[in-house]
Amino acid sequence: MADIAHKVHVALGERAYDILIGDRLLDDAGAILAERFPGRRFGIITDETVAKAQLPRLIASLDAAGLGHNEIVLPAGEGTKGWPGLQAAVEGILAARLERGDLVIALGGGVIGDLAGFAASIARRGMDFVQMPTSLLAQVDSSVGGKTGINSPHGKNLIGAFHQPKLVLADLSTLDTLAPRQFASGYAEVVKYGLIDDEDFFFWLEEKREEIFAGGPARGEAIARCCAHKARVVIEDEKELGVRALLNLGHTFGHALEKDTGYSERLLHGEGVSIGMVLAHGFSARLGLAPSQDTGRIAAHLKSAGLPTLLGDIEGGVGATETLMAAIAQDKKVSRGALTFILTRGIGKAFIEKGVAPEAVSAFLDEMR
Ligand SMILES: NC(=O)c1ccc[n+]([C@@H]2O[C@H](COP(=O)([O-])OP(=O)(O)OC[C@H]3O[C@@H](n4cnc5c(N)ncnc54)[C@H](O)[C@@H]3O)[C@@H](O)[C@H]2O)c1
Ligand SMILES: O=C(O)C(=O)C[C@@H](O)[C@H](O)[C@H](O)COP(=O)(O)O
Ligand SMILES: [Zn+2]
Repeated sequence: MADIAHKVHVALGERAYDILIGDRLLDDAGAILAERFPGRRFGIITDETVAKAQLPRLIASLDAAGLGHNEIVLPAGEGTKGWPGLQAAVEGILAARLERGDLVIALGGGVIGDLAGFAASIARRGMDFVQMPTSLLAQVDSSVGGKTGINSPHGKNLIGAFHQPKLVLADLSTLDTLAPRQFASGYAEVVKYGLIDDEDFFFWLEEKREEIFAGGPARGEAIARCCAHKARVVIEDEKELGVRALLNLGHTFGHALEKDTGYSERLLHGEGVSIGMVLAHGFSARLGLAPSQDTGRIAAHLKSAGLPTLLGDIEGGVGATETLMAAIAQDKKVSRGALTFILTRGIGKAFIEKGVAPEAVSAFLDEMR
């Protein structure tokens, strides 16, 4: 059996589950699943890139454990996280004759995790699913917490459901085949945890970034710390009625930028979050809430990781401020027409601000061009 280096428990009562993190866990997935879900069949949803890089390992492991499985392979990339991708996933589950008691496996990055989780939540009125995250972003963020869904032309993640996985199995060795740009994109969400309420973690990341990118021991430690952080928040506020909104730091701007760039390779999710976090800190400084040198320090760190930090860093530029404001108006945190932003008093001091004036946001975006 491979070594389970870290185990985080998400204590959600009858929806509780474990996050197992370790090297080469995919090769033991069959044995782990056979023990936890005896007699079940599995529908693996993945994308074409991950199918080439990692799927054979999972299949070999399921075969060795004598577990029945079917594969549903979708195109890679954010464009798949929409209605046609959802339809393909659900119809694939039904075509494979998976029963309500069987399980869906999401093998891939956040796109596959969000899409397969949502498909599992609606196929046969709800099936169980297991997250097997293979990107850094998915291992530190999207595989945990049960937010599943797809994008709409109206905005990011506007269609979906809260549906917790039964297990998260994060194999660190899968990151060996991840493209450097995708690794950096996931790193933005790692930095986010420090910026929310853990300045020590941010300072530790400043020291350990190179080791994390090089695949040293700090990588597994960083992933486990992020999962533990997210688990704490999700246990406290599963449905985002309060503190969970802090995990949205940088996302109100970031999601508007992703919509503006057509959910395309021009701007990856983590890249949008990177620019969004710098904007959220800059906007807080502009309002006199946070020291402006923190914005510079955060931007320098994200830049050192190869991430974009300015609107001007987006290839092909961005749309008009009014277009971005229209996207922001569709944010799920909007309540009775009022904007909610995650603002900050500095590194590790984020807070939820309701009723932010749209004119202030729009004037700030104009300045940032
Ligand atoms: N549900 C949540 O809580 C949550 C949290 C954060 C982000 N998200 C969502 O996650 C998505 C972004 O996730 P992502 O960055 O993982 O993108 P992704 O799923 O598109 O994966 C990135 C790219 O890397 C490839 N890839 C993944 N693992 C690989 C591996 N091991 N080897 C080789 N290639 C690999 C994929 O094929 C894809 O091309 C966005 O849609 C975002 O909205 C959801
Ligand atoms: O889990 C959460 O809660 C998050 O906000 C995590 C984010 O990193 C993630 O991008 C999430 O999908 C955003 O959720 P949304 O509700 O703003 O669509
Ligand atoms: Zn995110």
